[in-house]
Amino acid sequence: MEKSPIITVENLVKNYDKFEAVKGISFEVKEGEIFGLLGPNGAGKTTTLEIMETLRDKTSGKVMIGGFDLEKSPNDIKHIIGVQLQAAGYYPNLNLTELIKLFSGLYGIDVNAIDLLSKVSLVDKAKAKYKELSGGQKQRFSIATTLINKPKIIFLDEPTTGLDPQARRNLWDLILEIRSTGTTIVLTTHYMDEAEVLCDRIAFIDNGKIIDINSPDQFIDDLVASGFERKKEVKKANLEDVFIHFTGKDLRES
Ligand SMILES: Nc1ncnc2c1ncn2[C@@H]1O[C@H](COP(=O)(O)OP(=O)(O)OP(=O)(O)O)[C@@H](O)[C@H]1O
Repeated sequence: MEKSPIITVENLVKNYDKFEAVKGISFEVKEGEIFGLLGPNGAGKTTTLEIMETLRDKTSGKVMIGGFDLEKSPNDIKHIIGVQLQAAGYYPNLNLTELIKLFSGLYGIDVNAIDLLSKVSLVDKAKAKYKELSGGQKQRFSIATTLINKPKIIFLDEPTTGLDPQARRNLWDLILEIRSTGTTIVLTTHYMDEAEVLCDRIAFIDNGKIIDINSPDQFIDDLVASGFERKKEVKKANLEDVFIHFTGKDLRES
């Protein structure tokens, strides 16, 4: 059965003064899928994501999230979405447990911090401060904060940028695990291998416009069917495989 859309974006436009960053894009995100926004730097991905997250005003267009109209009911939308908080919001003197208590207080709910930290394998860092975490741990904590209000949809902006291969794979597992509980995920990434592993469907954006939307498999099959061939025979392994072969799959950050 075709899944129903949980997000509908119609003719979304965002202008920064005279500059048109998003030029009338339309797409749907289906319930329970991982939907990727891919495109070059400056394409308009973060702008689009932040409009859906209610963090940025749109210029025009219609956005419906979980049945709520962004224009009329932004507060209802805030209740059903999970947003990665900016690192600047992580008060330096509080440890991870205290930060979770603080954030859950903002939502007016009571959350078991240890349960939440265990979901992202950070129980042993419960008393550590954010600045004391490695890059991968910071990303995992940031994803944990999106889950505080048990959201239907979470938004992840470049969740694995700057991480080593083990930490990236570990985050992929975490993202797939979150999806397996029924949560819809919208993410941006510059890593095509990541998009191929994680995304059910992808929208390619360039210059503020959507070029095409499809599943990774279908995009690749269509390109091959059009006669495209890689110039060089691809080896059966790449340098990342060598890295993992030498250093194993275990996380190295604790
Ligand atoms: N607050 C702002 N004021 C003016 N222009 C902005 C603002 N935020 C973004 N832009 C511009 O809008 C365009 C789209 O930016 P956006 O951050 O959405 O792109 P992106 O696809 O997320 O890029 P990246 O991959 O580099 O993160 C860029 O040209 C950017 O310079």
